[in-house]
Amino acid sequence: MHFTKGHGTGNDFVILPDPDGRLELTPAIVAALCDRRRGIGADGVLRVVRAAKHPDAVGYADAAEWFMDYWNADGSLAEMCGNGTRVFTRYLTVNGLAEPVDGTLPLATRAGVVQVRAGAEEIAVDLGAPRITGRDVATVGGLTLAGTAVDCGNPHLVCPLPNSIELPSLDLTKAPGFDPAVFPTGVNVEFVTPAGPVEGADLHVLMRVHERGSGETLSCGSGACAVAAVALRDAGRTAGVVAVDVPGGRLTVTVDERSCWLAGPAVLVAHGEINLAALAV
Ligand SMILES: N[C@@H](CCC[C@H](N)C(=O)O)C(=O)O
Repeated sequence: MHFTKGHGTGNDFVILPDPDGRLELTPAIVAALCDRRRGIGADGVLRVVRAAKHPDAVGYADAAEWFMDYWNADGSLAEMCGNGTRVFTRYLTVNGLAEPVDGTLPLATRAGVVQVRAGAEEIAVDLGAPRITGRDVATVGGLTLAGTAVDCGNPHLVCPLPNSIELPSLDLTKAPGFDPAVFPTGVNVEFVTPAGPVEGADLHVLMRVHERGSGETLSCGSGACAVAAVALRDAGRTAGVVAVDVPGGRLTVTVDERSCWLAGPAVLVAHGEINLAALAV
């Protein structure tokens, strides 16, 4: 099976081309592919399939040719992956599978159709305006932190840290606790601190994330959008540009009442053949 490896600010993916939806992808195969010792290693898998050929996307086939079939490293499915959409688009354009029209390209995801803009360095995606849905607390290493629940197509809990706690000190080797009644399908938890001014941005924050189904990752695009929405709200704004620094680099999020553009690098680093039968499934 042919594969490509790519990442967006260190959030890395195995990309599997399957245009006609013939591959029998299972949670066990995905988890084995993402295994960093016995497989290729990644935070998730992006299967590249025509929307018309996948049951979860056939309803979008009139609006988008390609469906990002996203899987977390543990083999679970997720509705959205912001960095995934950007890396997926890099794969489509590099391989001549899609051409933006008037600068934008529609892409089907489980959370609906998103619009992507592809540049030579950066790729930006509009995930739509994040919806702030309520509050919850996260528990991490004996700390209880208040947070804001945000829907970016997938669920997030954004926890600003009190001044007394330093971002690097958090132990994210274990999943933070949360209320399953608030997040019945699990949640991605972001921890945030403010940072100094950055040219071109209204706000600047530092973020770490523990992703549902993947553990701590170097970056989460939808998480950056959730964090930007909360940072703007807390600053009394409904729109603006937020620079979100994650362990893997910088994402720039531009929010208004209707849209949330997530921009950053998207890089393909390797391609090759994987013997699926040899994986530890
Ligand atoms: N890293 C992604 C989010 C991937 C899905 C997430 N783990 C979930 O289960 O919702 C991003 O860049 O948005």
